Amino acid sequence: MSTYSSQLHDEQRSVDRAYGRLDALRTQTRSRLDSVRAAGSHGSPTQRTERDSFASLYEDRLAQLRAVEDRLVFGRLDDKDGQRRYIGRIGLSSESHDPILTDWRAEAARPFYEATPSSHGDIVLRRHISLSFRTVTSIEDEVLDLNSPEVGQAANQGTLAGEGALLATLSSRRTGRMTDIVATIQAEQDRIIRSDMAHALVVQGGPGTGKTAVALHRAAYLLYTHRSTLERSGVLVVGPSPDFLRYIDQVLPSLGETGVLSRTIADLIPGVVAQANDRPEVARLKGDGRMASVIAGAVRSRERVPAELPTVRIEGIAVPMLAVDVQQALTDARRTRQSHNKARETFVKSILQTMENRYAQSLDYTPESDELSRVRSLLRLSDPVRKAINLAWLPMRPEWLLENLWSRPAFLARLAPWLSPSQVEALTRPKGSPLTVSDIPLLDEAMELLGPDPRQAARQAAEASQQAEEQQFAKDTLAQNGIGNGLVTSRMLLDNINGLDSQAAAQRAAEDRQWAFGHIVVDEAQELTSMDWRMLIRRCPSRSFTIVGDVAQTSALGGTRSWERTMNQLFGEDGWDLSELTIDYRNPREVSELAGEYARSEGLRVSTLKAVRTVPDAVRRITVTDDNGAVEAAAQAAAEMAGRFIAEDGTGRVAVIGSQDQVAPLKAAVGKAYRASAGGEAADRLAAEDSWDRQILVTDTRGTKGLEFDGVVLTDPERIADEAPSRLTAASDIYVAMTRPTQQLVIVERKEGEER
Ligand SMILES: Nc1ncnc2c1ncn2[C@@H]1O[C@H](COP(=O)(O)OP(=O)(O)OP(=O)(O)O)[C@@H](O)[C@H]1O
Repeated sequence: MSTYSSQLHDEQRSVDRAYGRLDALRTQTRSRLDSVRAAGSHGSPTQRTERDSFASLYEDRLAQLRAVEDRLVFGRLDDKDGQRRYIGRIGLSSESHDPILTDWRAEAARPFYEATPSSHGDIVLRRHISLSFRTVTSIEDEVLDLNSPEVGQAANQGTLAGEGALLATLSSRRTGRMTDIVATIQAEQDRIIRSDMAHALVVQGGPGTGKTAVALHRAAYLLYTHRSTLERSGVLVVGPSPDFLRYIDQVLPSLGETGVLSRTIADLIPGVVAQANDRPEVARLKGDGRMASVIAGAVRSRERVPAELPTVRIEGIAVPMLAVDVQQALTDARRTRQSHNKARETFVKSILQTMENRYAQSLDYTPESDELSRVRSLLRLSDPVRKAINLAWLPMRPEWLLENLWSRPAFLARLAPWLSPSQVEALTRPKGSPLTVSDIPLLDEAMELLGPDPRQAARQAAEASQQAEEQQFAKDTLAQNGIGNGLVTSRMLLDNINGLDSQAAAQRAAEDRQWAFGHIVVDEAQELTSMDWRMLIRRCPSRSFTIVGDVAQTSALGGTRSWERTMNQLFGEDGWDLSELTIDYRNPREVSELAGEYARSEGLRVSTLKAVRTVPDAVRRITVTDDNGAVEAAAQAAAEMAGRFIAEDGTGRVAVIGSQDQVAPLKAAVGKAYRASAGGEAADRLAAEDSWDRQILVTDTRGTKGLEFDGVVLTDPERIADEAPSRLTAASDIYVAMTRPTQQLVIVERKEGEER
């Protein structure tokens, strides 16, 4: 056996040991789950609740143990004393507590990602282990201590290599789902992943630098290191679109973390669905931070002294509602600093009390309490009084408030004097129009100021008291039973009973608009408007954020083109840190450089990037003379690329990106060209794929944000630019489109009078 094969053989034994332990833990958990389930519904309610909690804990644990199957072990660290430490997806130890595998997030695993020949502590060698299913297929060593005897050994064994594991991953065909990068996290990425949670952290990086990957691994790392806090409060991941969230949704589970909630801005309010998008200019206006005062003004406009006030006759006595009394009641209510709907209770109480006093003052005797309470009831039931109270302090639903704002231009203009008449007109829409994505943060603002409607508040109070009872019950159960068996701690059981484990927390957070998350990860953060940020900050009072984005890729007119300006406003100058990623892992060097040059020439602020790979013929240009020619050429190029990159096993992705108005003709032409080149069967198979999982995706630039493909056909960039609302946005959109491919970019350009 060659030395390399004997090394493979040795590593196989270690890998088998780790999988053996994983299997044993699965069997153990499975049998505990079975025995809990076998007990069925017998026993006292206490025993049943306890059993249910154990069952769901074992189910969660089993799901976690299953999720880490793929590439369970991927690394090894050797120190100068000859000690070896295997690095993997989770931590494992033997029954006698000997370490088998170190969790990649543990401090002891840090050198696997960060050690360099100039700074390696007592680690002398780092080994990358590649697996196919459970079989070791290759090993690669990086010797960190050049003076160590292992240099020679590694060279002799043929395992001395540099970036093989990384390059192999980067060149692999895309599947439409992002995978974790746990085996190949690079040092600059690792430092960000492991950085402190206290501050808001902004990660700026050009396309393909791994911002999304880093943000997700950081979420997993924070959950590991701050489990007790974050599991209860939850982690929220905010992404730009449902397609994007689907693209990343396997990453955290593959790292053993299933309890993270992911949402777009549009679906952050439980039970509210935005059905439309505003035009870019309207979205910008709605995202303007000054809209917060507009909403506050709209609420405030319903707290006023009505022009006409009633005088009612109670038991023959005229009782007036005076302006001065209403004014006093308004002051009393506002002084409570409660939300509008809640503070209304104080307003009503105050004005009725004053009217009752006015009644009593007009008598020539001191009334009994019976008489006064009758008067109060009569006042409360009086139609004119009720009407005046509503005019003075109207209870409101937030949807109504927004509808009212957009359907009454004069009202809007009064509340937002900074809007020009044409802007007011652009914002105006008839009552009954569908809610838009840009309405959501404004609706959230209104919800915050208005508070829940009183009936909903009463329901919540009832639920809270029930939860308190259950908590006590759980504590009693634990005290009586002295639980703890290695797999499940008493803390976990208590949390589970109270719905505080990570999955339950995520579920409850999803249903509760006022949930305070322990940490929020924001991807494509450059797209968020001031109003979006206000909504997110309300959801994380501790301001613990990981914010990743690229100010050169901003499409939204109201988005960010300078982190400094936006972040200083949100967190204060000392409240946030900036880190930068500089290596492009996605694009071939030729594509990365071309895109960078283009972006710079258009005046975008691009990060300096270094791409790690070169791919021959990574850029191809096709010139055509008219629109039809562009569509046809793009379709041919896409069909040709599909032949090279698309496999029947579902791997391989090609995107055809064009202007919005060309998407439909492009779809038809691509379908036809692919049928002609690959045959009816292949074309039918592709046509049957779910819309979000298409192997050949035809879309506009926005539809590819954050995603990547093996090949990209960029169709008629000039036409894409013509559609954009501003020159800078056009440049960003084209820059985004150019930087999607991992293998090849084809640009179809239209030039009058030129043929291809
Ligand atoms: N250390 C790494 N090891 C392996 N693959 C990596 C690594 N870092 C990044 N990648 C891969 O590079 C690609 C780009 O990463 P990612 O999508 O996170 O970049 P991004 O900075 O968010 O890009 P964009 O700005 O275009 O959204 C992904 O396929 C990712 O898995």
